[in-house]
Amino acid sequence: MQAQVSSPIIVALDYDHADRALELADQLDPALCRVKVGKELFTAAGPDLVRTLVRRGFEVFLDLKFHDIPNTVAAAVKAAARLGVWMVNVHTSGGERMMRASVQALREFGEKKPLLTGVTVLTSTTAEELAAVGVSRPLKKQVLSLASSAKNCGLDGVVCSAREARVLRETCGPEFVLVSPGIRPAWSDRGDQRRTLTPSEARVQGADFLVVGRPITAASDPLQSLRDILAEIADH
Ligand SMILES: O=C(O)c1cc(=O)[nH]c(=O)n1[C@@H]1O[C@H](COP(=O)(O)O)[C@@H](O)[C@H]1O
Repeated sequence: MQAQVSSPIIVALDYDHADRALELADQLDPALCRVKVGKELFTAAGPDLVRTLVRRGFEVFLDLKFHDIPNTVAAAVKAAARLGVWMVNVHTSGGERMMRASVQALREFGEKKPLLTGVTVLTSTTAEELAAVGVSRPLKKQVLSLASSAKNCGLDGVVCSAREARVLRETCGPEFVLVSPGIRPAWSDRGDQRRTLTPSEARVQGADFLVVGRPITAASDPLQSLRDILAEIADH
């Protein structure tokens, strides 16, 4: 499915209640950003909230990072497609059989299929933390290997730190969609994120879409923060 919105920003609606998410969505303009529904909001508010956002004109990234046996993930991805979302993701570390099953499951949706992306190494994960869970190769090599695997399986792209965007763009080609969270404008707090870049740096590195949560949702004027980020990108 081709993106209808020219803005690269995806606002992460990380809230514990539908009302709070819709309150923010009311301040946003579907022409200026897409929105992301992740684990917290989906667990609290369910698919009805996703349908409501779609009805209000937002392109929705359903970020549930599926990671399970191939049959279960393929069925979950299909259920996401039925909600009319723009993008859905799985963990690439779920393996190639799981990713291929997900790609296959979306075939029946034809042109209306959501983009399918794979999470590589989370932006909160440091090289030391990766080693601690038994991954001995360097973090960048791990990301490259997982992204290549995602591409071979037919995924549309990956979720990655913008720090790896340049090398992924060179390796995976111009059509491969790169979605980068861990975006921190100079004026914002890092929080639990570790491998961050500013919005303009992320775009320069080649990220197609930037996922931004707290720098917008925790701001006193979220719409102004979104506009500031869009202006920063436009200046580069
Ligand atoms: O898949 C994601 O969206 C994701 C992947 C990743 O590696 N890192 C990451 O932060 N995310 C999500 O992106 C959002 C980032 O939010 P902030 O840190 O508040 O900007 C959160 O909703 C995370 O769940």
